[in-house]
Amino acid sequence: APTAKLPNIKILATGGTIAGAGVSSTQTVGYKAAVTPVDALINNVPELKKIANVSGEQISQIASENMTNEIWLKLAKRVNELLSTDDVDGIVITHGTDTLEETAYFLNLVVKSRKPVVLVGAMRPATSMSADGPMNLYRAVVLAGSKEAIGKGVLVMLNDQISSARDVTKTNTSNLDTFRAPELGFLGYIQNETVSFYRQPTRKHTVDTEFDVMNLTELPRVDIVYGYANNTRVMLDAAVAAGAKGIVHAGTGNGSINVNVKPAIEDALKKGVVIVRSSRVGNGIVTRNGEFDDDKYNTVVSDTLNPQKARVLLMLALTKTTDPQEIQRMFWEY
Ligand SMILES: NC(=O)C[C@H](N)C(=O)O
Repeated sequence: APTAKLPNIKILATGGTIAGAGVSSTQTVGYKAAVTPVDALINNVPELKKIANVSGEQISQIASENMTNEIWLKLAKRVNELLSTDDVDGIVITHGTDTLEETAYFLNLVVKSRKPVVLVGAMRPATSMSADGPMNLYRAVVLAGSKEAIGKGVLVMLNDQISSARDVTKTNTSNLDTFRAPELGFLGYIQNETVSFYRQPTRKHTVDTEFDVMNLTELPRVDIVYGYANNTRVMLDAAVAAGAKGIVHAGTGNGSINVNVKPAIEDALKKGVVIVRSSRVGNGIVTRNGEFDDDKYNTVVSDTLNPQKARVLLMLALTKTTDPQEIQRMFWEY
């Protein structure tokens, strides 16, 4: 029977390497992701029973490079449903690491609760020597059951490091120490069962956002177009032709745009496509009216959001408005 004092934590599983399996104990890359079901993940860490009343639910079973808007909506709705009851104190979401930061930021904008929501993954499959999944899962449950995590927005926990969904990104293809918010930093650490926070998000999240996905069945199409030397307008035109309602331009440097791409941006804007200027650099603010006259063109800058997170916010923004000024306001707020 559940112990009254322990927090009730729901584990929602989506797949990823944390549920992956290799062919040998030394295989740490090239294994198969998303094979172990959620109950087996939980049973594999019997220590969980000492810190929480845990139960699992399988939302999807995919490698996270295959994440979709549909799964995001299903996941967000389920998180909101569960957190609205008194039976659930916090949620842990097991997820592949490739798009974990995108799912985390999406939930950060649409979860309507102050209760902890923690995304966790692994870089090594459970079959590997020194697998990181079991300890990451344990620490994620510690965090989701902690008072310290309440009201901090959606959190990411791998490698004993706590990060904010907004700022964290995957920085190494295969190392355990991959989730970082370069320059802005971690929110805190976990040692044993002790959660220590040193900072908190300053941007609006969860209960303070204007986004509501509960009645949505789909999200507007937003594509990302990359900036590089010798660029042409071909990729941006292709996104418009495919029906994108918004395009994030992953610009060079401070969001600069190649001279050959600018006419394609103007044509897209005339068709009502919303253009957000982000940067491929990975750190720093994209300056409004800096490398590009945003006031003249009615383009939007991504602030410090990387292209894949700017895409998440732009999709949600487009569920409310197509007004570039309103959308710019959202990019300053979230
Ligand atoms: N480490 C991982 O989880 C990588 C895997 N490709 C995924 O994102 O599902």
